[in-house]
This record gives sequence, C-alpha cells and structure tokens, in this order.
Amino acid sequence: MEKTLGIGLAGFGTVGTGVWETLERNLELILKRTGVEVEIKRIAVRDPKKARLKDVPTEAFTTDWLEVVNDPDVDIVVELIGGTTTAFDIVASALSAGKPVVTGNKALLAERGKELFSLSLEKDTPIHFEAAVAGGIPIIKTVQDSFVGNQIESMAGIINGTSNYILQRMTEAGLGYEEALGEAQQLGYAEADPTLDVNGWDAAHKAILLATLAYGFIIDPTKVYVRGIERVRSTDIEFAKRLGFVVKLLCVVREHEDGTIELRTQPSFIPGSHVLASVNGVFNAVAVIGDAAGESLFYGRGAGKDPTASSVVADIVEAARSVGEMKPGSHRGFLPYKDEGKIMDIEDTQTPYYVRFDVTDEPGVVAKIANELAIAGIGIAGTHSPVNADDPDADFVDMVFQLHTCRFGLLKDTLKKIEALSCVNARPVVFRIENLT
Ligand SMILES: NC(=O)C1=CN([C@@H]2O[C@H](COP(=O)(O)OP(=O)(O)OC[C@H]3O[C@@H](n4cnc5c(N)ncnc54)[C@H](OP(=O)(O)O)[C@@H]3O)[C@@H](O)[C@H]2O)C=CC1
Ligand SMILES: N[C@@H](CC=O)C(=O)O
Ligand code: NA
Repeated sequence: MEKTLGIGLAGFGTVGTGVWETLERNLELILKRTGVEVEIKRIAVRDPKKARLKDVPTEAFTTDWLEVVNDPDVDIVVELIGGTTTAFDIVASALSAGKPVVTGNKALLAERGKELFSLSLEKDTPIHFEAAVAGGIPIIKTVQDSFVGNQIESMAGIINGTSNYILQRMTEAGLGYEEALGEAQQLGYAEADPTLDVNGWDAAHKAILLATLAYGFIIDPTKVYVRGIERVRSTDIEFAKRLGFVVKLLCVVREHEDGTIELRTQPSFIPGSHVLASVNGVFNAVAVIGDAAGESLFYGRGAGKDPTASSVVADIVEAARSVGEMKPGSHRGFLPYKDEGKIMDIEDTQTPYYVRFDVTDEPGVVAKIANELAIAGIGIAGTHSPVNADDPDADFVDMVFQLHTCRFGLLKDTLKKIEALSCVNARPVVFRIENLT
C-alpha cells in the first residue's frame, strides 16, 4: 500500500472508542499482515464537551459530520452514530463522494438498505457491515463469501446480546427485568434506544440482513414478524426448564420448497440439548445450514466495545484494499442480486407452542379453554398450572398449555376467542417450541 489511508469516524461512543483503541494496539500487526496502513483523521461527535480518550488529539473532533465526509484526507467513512436519519445522510454523502463506507448500523441497512445499496451500485462504492450482525462474529463474511457455493436452507440465531444477557441474569441471578437491562446498558451492549433490544427489532434487523445476504433481495421490514422479550416472565423460564427447554429470543430464517422465506423473531423454547441452548449472556450464535456445507455454528460475542470494534476494523481493512483499485462493477461489498422475493405469511408458519393464560381461579377454566382448542382442531400436549396454584388466596393463576404443531394463523384466531372468555384476564402469551435439528 503506497499511502496511509485516512479514516473518518462518525461517532465515538462505545464502538467508535473501541475502534480507536484496537487500531492503536494492532496497527503494526495489520500492516505486516495486509500491507494496509490507516489513520483516523477526523471524528464527529454530538457533545464536544464530553471527556474522551486522552490520546486522541482534540483537533480531530468536530460536531459537523459533513466536515468528516468532505475532508480530503478522509478516504473511508465509518458510520457509528446509530439511527436511521443522520446516519443515512452520512452514508449517502460518503457513497456519493465515492468513499467506501463501514457501518455497524443494522437498523439503517434493514430499514433503508434499498436506497443505500442502490446508491452503492450507482457509485460503485461498497458498504461494509460486518459489525451490524452478531458483533464480533464474522457472520456477514461467512454468508456472503464463505457460503457463496451453498444454497442456504436455514439460519437460526440468537443475535441480540442485550436480551440474551437479560434472560440469563433473570434466570441465574434472579434479577428483575429493569435491573438486568441497566447492567446491559452499563456494559455497552444495549442500543442508545434499548427498546429495540427488548422488543425484538434489533435482532429482527439483523435477521433481515442475513436473509438479504442469503436470498439476494431487499426485505420490507413491515412483512416480518417480530416479538420481543418484554412479556417473558420467570414463570416461563422455570417452566421451560421443567420441560427440558430454555427460553431464548430466536431468529429463524428458512427457505421453503415453494421459494417463500420464513423470517421471524420471537421468544422461543429451544431444546436444552441443542447447542444454541448454552449460548448465554452477551454471546450470540448463528446455526447455518447450507446444501453443501451442512450445518455449521458460529459463536462469539454479539455486542460490546472490543468484539464490535474487531469487525469494524476488519471492514476498514477490506475497504482500504479496494480504495484506488476499483473498476466499475468490481467492488467487493454486498449488493442485492434479485429484484424481489416472497416472505412467508406468518399465519402459514407452523410449530408447536407453549401458551400461558392469566385466568380467574374458578372451576371449569381448563375445560373452557380446551373446548375452544378442540373446536379448532388444535391438539393439546399437556396442561399445567405452574405458579401460585398452591396459594389458596389467589384469585388469578397462570395456566399453561402445551400445544401440538398447527398453523400460527389458526392459533391466533383461536386465542382471540379464548381471550374473550370471561375467565381469561389478559392477552395470552405465546412461545414457539422450536424443533431445531
Ligand atoms: N454497542 C454495541 O455493542 C454495538 C453497537 N452497534 C452499532 O454501532 C453503532 C454505534 O453504537 P454505540 O457505539 O454503542 O453507540 P453510542 O451511543 O455509544 O455512541 C454513539 C456516538 O455517536 C455520536 N453521535 C450521535 N449522534 C450524532 C450526530 N448527529 N452527529 C455526530 N455524532 C453523533 C455520539 O456522540 P457523543 O459521544 O457526543 O454522545 C457518540 O459518540 C449503532 O449503530 C449500533 O447499533 C453494532 C454492534 C454492537
Ligand atoms: N444492542 C445490540 C448490540 C449489537 O448489535 C445487542 O445487544 O446485540
Ligand atoms: Na459480525
């Protein structure tokens, strides 16, 4: 590499700081391994008064991201501010200026990827986004490059570190939900808006990107089924354990024979014996089944400063390798290759289920619920009254039904009827029971 390439960072929070530190530590090693030499030239932040790393020269900072993108010394723009508005402008401006982009922003690419990938194609300038899915696990490179000779049959993943961390702390340390979330924020795992972590959307954004990589078309997020961990209670976690399962926020991506793609994110019961069951805390894992490779599992830290920086730095090196060498149509970033594809209607998906009902403690409740299920033709694998069943003073109890495989649409319609029963006090809580291979 003839010249040192200039890096412009937009964002110097958890991940941006990690990128600075990782480059400082390993720059020599990267140079020896790849011949690539980079230097961070400008950094955009929001609050100029915040205390920063001492060794970063103050003149590198600006509050105007345009100064970063337009700086003639900046060859590669790294977007690490998050969100889908200013981040969009930064990425679009960089691409328009012919500067390769590195980003960890899954929300941006899942929500506005159509515009950005089309600009990437038009400007023949790549967007690299390894950090956007599963933090430090090189899953983007795997699906995009290493599995290029495979038809991807399915991917099942635990890909939100924050919710996985919360579930574990609730299970093992008996922490309340808010306390566990506070810890995840403290550790730098959570999004600036942690709602996205707990309502399933952060994981869903990542699953959308994985599906786009695997099947080649841009996915409309409104077509994707997403549920988070907000309604998971320790009752469910304990109950899953009794039945030989663990509760995880699971993303499932699967191609069906008719070419439709099943794509969903929800809290699920997965068999305790499956390898994904032991993925705990901030760790993520993605099980990929390719027609040639068979099943492979990718495991590692899904969030946090250093693991995420690891992926950003790898992308910076990848981007640096292409600067100055690009010919039209030759960039090595991802581009969608199909105009359209079909996401399977969630109502047509089928699994067994665990459903928890909050019911009034009165005779005949089980029979009334069972009757509605029987009318719908939904088989019952078991019924249980897991908590406060022994409390003689309790007016309300949790009643759990394990159900055999049926269409989700049928279950939904039937649950609406059950919810209307006077003995049922709240919207039933549904977990998929995943038959993972
Ligand atoms: N944290 C993690 O584990 C992971 C995060 N990511 C993604 O990486 C991105 C960054 O996350 P993270 O580092 O945690 O976020 P932080 O909230 O820690 O940092 C955000 C940074 O962006 C700066 N910023 C925000 N808005 C602007 C603006 N309008 N102009 C200039 N600077 C701005 C902030 O400035 P200031 O410092 O002044 O507040 C801060 O430095 C997000 O897209 C996130 O989804 C991906 C994988 C893992
Ligand atoms: N908030 C995210 C960060 C990484 O993408 C998570 O918790 O997984
Ligand atoms: Na990754």
